[in-house]
Amino acid sequence: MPDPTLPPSDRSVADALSSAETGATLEPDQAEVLLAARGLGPGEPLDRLLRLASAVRDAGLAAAGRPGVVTYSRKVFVPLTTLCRDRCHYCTFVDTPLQLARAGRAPFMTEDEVLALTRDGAALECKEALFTLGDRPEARWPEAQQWLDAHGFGSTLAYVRHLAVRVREETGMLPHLNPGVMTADELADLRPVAASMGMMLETTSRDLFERRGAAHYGSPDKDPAVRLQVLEDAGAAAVPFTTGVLLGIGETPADRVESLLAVVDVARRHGHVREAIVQNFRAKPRTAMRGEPDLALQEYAAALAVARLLLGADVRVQAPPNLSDPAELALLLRAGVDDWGGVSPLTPDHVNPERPWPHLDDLARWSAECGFELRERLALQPEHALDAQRWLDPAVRPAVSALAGPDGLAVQGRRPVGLAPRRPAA
Ligand SMILES: O=c1nc2n(C[C@H](O)[C@H](O)[C@H](O)CO)c3cc(O)ccc3cc-2c(=O)[nH]1
Ligand SMILES: C[C@H]1O[C@@H](n2cnc3c(N)ncnc32)[C@H](O)[C@@H]1O
Ligand code: MET
Ligand code: SF4
Repeated sequence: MPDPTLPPSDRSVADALSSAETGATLEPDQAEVLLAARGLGPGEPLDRLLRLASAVRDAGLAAAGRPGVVTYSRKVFVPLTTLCRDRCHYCTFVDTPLQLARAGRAPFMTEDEVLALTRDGAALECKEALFTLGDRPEARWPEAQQWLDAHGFGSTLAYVRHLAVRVREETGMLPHLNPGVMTADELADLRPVAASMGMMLETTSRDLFERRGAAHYGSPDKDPAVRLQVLEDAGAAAVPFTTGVLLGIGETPADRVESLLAVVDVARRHGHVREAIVQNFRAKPRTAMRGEPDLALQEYAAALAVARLLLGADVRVQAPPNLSDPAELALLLRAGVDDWGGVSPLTPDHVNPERPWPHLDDLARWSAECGFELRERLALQPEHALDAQRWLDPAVRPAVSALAGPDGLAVQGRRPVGLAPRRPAA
C-alpha cells in the first residue's frame, strides 16, 4: 500500500499522465496524483499536464465558435457591506461594527453611493455591477439590523434586491449578485433582478469547517453541505451561476479533487455553472492566516490544469489576473484558463485590495503575446445570454440583449444606458 501522507511517486505521476494522454477519462485518484506534477521543461510532468489542459480548452473554444479567445467582464465592484456573520480566517474584507464606527463609516453603502458608483462605471463602459458583501450580517450584528430597519429593509438581501433593480433601471448595468449563502426562496426572489449570481464553493472539506483554528471554523455559511445545497438550488432555479474553489487554505489534494468533482457534478446536471473560478489563496496582514504561505505557482498551475481536465471543454476556467504576477499569467493560460473574470477600470478588488487589477490594455497585450485575443463578455456566459428563455427572467432580458452581440459576448465599447425616467403621475 502506498503511504497516503507521502506525495505521489514520479512513477504514479507518469502513469496518470500516460493514461490521460490516451484520452481516457480521469479517475479521481489519477486527478489527485496529477496535482503533484511538477517541472515545466519540455516533456517534464507539469509541462505534459499543461499541454493536455490547453488542448481541452482549445477544443472547447473552437466548439463554442471563438477559438483563441480569452474573456473578461468589465465590472464595478460594489462592496455593499463589510459586516458579516462569518469569520473566515483568510478574509480581510470584513469589518466589525467597532472598526466601522472608528473609521466613521456606516454599516451599508447608501443607495446614493451605489448609484453614483455604478453611474461612473457605466460611463466607463462597465456592464457588470458585482454586489459582493458579507453574509447575512444582521444575524450577528445589531448595528446591521438597526440600519436595515431604519431604511425600511427587512434583510440584507431585500436591500440587495432593491438596489439591483435601481442599478439596472437607472444605469443599464447587469447585476451579478455575490452575497454568500442564499436559500431556495431567496434565489427565486433575486432571480428576476440579476443577470447572474455566484458563490464560491471554496472547498468540500468538513475538516476546515469543524476543526478549531481551521480556515472556516466559526463560519456557518462555509459549511460545505450548506454551500453544496446553494449550488443545487441555483441549478434547480435556472440561475446562471459562478462558483469555484479557493486553493491553499489548508485543504488536502484529495479535498481539491473532491471539491472540483462536486462542481462538475452539479454543473453537468443543471447546466447553470458555465464558469468555474480556481482562486489561489493570498495571505493578508491582520488575518488569522497572515503567516501561511501563498499557493506556490507550479502547484496552482497543476490544480488549474486538473480543474480543466475534470470540468471538460464546455465550462470556462477562470483565474483572477490580479492574484498572480504579470509574468505568471502565461502559465495560467498554458494550464487551460480561458476567462479572467471581472476586471474593473474603476474600483479596486475589495477582497484583495493589495492586488490591483491590471490595466485592460496590458491584459490584452499579455493575452495576445500568448496567442489569445481578449474579448469582453457580460456578467453571464454567452451560452446563457443566448438562451434567455431558459436562463433569464423576462424582467432582465431587455438589459442583457441591449449589451450582447450576436455571439452572446459584450458589444465592446457600448455604454449601458438606463431606462428613460418614469413620467411622474399626472
Ligand atoms: O474582483 C473579484 N471578483 C470576484 N467575483 C467576480 C468575478 O470575478 C466576476 O466578476 C464574475 O464572476 C463575472 O461573472 C466573484 C464572483 C463570484 O460569483 C464568486 C466569487 C467571486 C470572487 C471575486 C473576488 O474575489 N474578486
Ligand atoms: C469573494 C471570494 O474571495 C475569496 N477570498 C477571500 N479571501 C481571500 C484571500 N485572502 N485570498 C484569495 N481569495 C480570497 C473567497 O473565495 C471568497 O468567496
Ligand atoms: N461573503 C460572501 C462569501 O464569502 C461573499 C464573498 S467574500 C467577500 O461567499
Ligand atoms: S470570505 Fe465572505 S463569508 Fe468569509 S468572512 Fe469574508 S465576507 Fe464573510
